[in-house]
Amino acid sequence: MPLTPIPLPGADLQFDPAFLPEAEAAALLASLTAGVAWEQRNIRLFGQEFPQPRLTAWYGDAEARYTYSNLTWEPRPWTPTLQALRQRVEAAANARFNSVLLNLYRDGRDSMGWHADDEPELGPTPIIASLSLGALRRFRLRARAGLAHPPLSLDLPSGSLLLMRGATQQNWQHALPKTTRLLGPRLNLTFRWVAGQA
Ligand SMILES: O=C(O)CCC(=O)C(=O)O
Ligand SMILES: [Fe+2]
Repeated sequence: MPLTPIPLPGADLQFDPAFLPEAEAAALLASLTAGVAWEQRNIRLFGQEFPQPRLTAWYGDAEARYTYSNLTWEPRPWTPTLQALRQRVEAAANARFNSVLLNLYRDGRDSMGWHADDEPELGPTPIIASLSLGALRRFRLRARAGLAHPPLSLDLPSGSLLLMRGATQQNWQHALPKTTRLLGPRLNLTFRWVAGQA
């Protein structure tokens, strides 16, 4: 299916609910769950260390070093599977990506809190391509200060691709809340362009 705009003021969202066929998404979920170097990193919040409520991994070109939630990420080199996915996502998004952040939500208790992907190394108007595999989870967007608009919920099925572009990160935050529904794992890949650092 093609990418289709989701209208939202101050944002630029494009969504394809069926970017990958179901069977391919399921096979990728299995191979990436087994083959990726997952870590549970700590996050520092208000001077205290907490384990992140999900597993993560960072792959990319060598210069795509990234600081995120006070953690510095050295990318691991692309695997053939991730490299092939990058090329397909680049073609669909009509954009280039030098890195991918992978998040594994092991069940409904794993989550991602409210944030915007607005780190300086992403630039003021980043293009972020988010590919979802596995259990359907609800993605939430809420307006940042200065924009009065109700939040948006978007269910992200396995094989779906969501692009966030333009001023989206400046005007909106997003999150992946916990759920009490009994769900299997969900794996999310966000392809990004990170400006190189010395
Ligand atoms: O898992 C998701 O859909 C969101 C991931 C996300 O926001 C991020 O990696 O910055
Ligand atoms: Fe994000």
